Amino acid sequence: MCGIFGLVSHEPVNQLLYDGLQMLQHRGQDAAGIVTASGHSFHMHKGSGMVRDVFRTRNMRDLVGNAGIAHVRYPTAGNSKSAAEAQPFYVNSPFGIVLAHNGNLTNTDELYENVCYRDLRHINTSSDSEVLLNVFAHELEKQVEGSDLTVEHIFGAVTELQKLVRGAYGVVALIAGYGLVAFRDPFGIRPLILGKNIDAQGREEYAVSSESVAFNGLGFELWRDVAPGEAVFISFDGEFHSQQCHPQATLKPCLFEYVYFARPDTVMDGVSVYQARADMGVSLAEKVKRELPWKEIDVVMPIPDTSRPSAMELAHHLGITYREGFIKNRYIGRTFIMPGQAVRKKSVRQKLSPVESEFRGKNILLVDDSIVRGTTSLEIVEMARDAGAKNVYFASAAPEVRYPNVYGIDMPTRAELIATDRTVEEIAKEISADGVVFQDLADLVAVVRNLNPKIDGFDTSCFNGEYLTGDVDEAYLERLASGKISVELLNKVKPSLVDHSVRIDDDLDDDE
Ligand SMILES: O=P(O)(O)OC[C@H]1O[C@H](OP(=O)(O)OP(=O)(O)O)[C@H](O)[C@@H]1O
Ligand SMILES: NC(=O)CC[C@H](N)C(=O)O
Ligand SMILES: [Mg+2]
Repeated sequence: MCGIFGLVSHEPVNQLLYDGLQMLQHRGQDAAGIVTASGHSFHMHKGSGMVRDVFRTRNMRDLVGNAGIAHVRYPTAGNSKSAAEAQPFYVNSPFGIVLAHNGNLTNTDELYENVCYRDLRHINTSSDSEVLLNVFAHELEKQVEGSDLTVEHIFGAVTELQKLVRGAYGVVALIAGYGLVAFRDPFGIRPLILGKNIDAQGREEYAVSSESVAFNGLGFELWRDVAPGEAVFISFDGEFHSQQCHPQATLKPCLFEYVYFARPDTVMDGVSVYQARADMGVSLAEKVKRELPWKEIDVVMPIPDTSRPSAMELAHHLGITYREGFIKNRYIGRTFIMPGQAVRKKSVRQKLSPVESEFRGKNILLVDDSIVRGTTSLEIVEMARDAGAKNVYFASAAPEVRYPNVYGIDMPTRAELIATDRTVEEIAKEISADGVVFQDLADLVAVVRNLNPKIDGFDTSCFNGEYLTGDVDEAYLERLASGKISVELLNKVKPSLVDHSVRIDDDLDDDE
């Protein structure tokens, strides 16, 4: 789940973009990038790693200009290790355009075919986001047809793009010399939020972000969500325009954002993530009452970080003592979004360590926000037992994750999910817990919807296999599982283009 951020200000934005990205770091730890705009020029720096590692002072100095966009990457398509797939991406026609994308497209190969062979545009990586940028550029070119660029052209291009592109996308882009464009897919699967600020001279400044938390500390106020299917354009002199670009847009955000991805201090689509997680704890407590010997439980413990609000409210609701038995190493990132199972497994032990006295001789109920591959739960139950716990129960604030995610979460195969072909009892056995309870999907949906009844529904695909975009069938999932989707993409590139490809990541440096 990547994080995207954009700003149009009247002062230099480099430091603000950096600070905003730091606030979105939990959405992507693999790569980061910033592009600023001054006059008709872009200034870009991007590379692999965490925000603090990618940007040096000298890079920051080069990022001049009063507007810019930024990205942190959690790869879901293309090559996860390639620094060339760090975002934003750049094209030079019909205008200089840079784009940053959160989400994942489901018809990338079809779009790729058209972009390369019909529209004669070059795609240099296997990233779906680079394809998306080229679709946007091509549609913009068709709208403009050699005349001066207008707001109508931009909204026209997004309207046409939405007819062609399937999948999940929250986007921020800059058009050199003109302004910042942001748009969201017609279901609003990925979040996109607008912030506003009035500067010391009384002028309006705008921010666009995956999460409202990025506005905190930057002096911006949460203004509103970009609606599903909507596009906004903010000119570099600060004029704001917006238009609904999809006739059947409906708000069905990803439920997993509320479970795990977003920070608790974010409000997205009108729902406080913290409140949602706290309420998940209350409904989960009811299920614990029905299915576990809860009166024998001595202590409820969260698995830091994300499960904290749920665990706390669950404990409160059951009247059981809440204790923090696992201490999180603050220098280790999120394990679920790390690339590769070996590093994830190793990192759980580095990240969480038990306070032994909290476990000895006690019946413990561990609470996590979700059990996906089981990497965390497997290690944690063992650690609790080693620390002397009597019985160890486990409660998950999310239901069993049984289906791949194709909209921006890296869960491409059923084989890697612990709930695949296992009953709840078998999952308990697998993680050596004395009992496991999962939240019911209907309860999870009710909890989040209660906080904003205007939400039409949710993307619940990883829980029930219902894919909103209607184009994901068994054959698609099989191709995804075998890794063929991006391989096929690469194989289509003409050999001559591969051999002579000109990388756009020239400014990536690994020195100093
Ligand atoms: O079953 P798994 O495959 O292990 O995935 C689920 C776990 O991964 C996440 O934690 P993570 O360490 O990523 O981040 P957190 O500190 O925000 O909880 C999530 O909160 C669960 O603890
Ligand atoms: N998680 C995301 O939003 C990923 C964006 C894009 N699909 C990439 O892999 O870079
Ligand atoms: Mg966790």
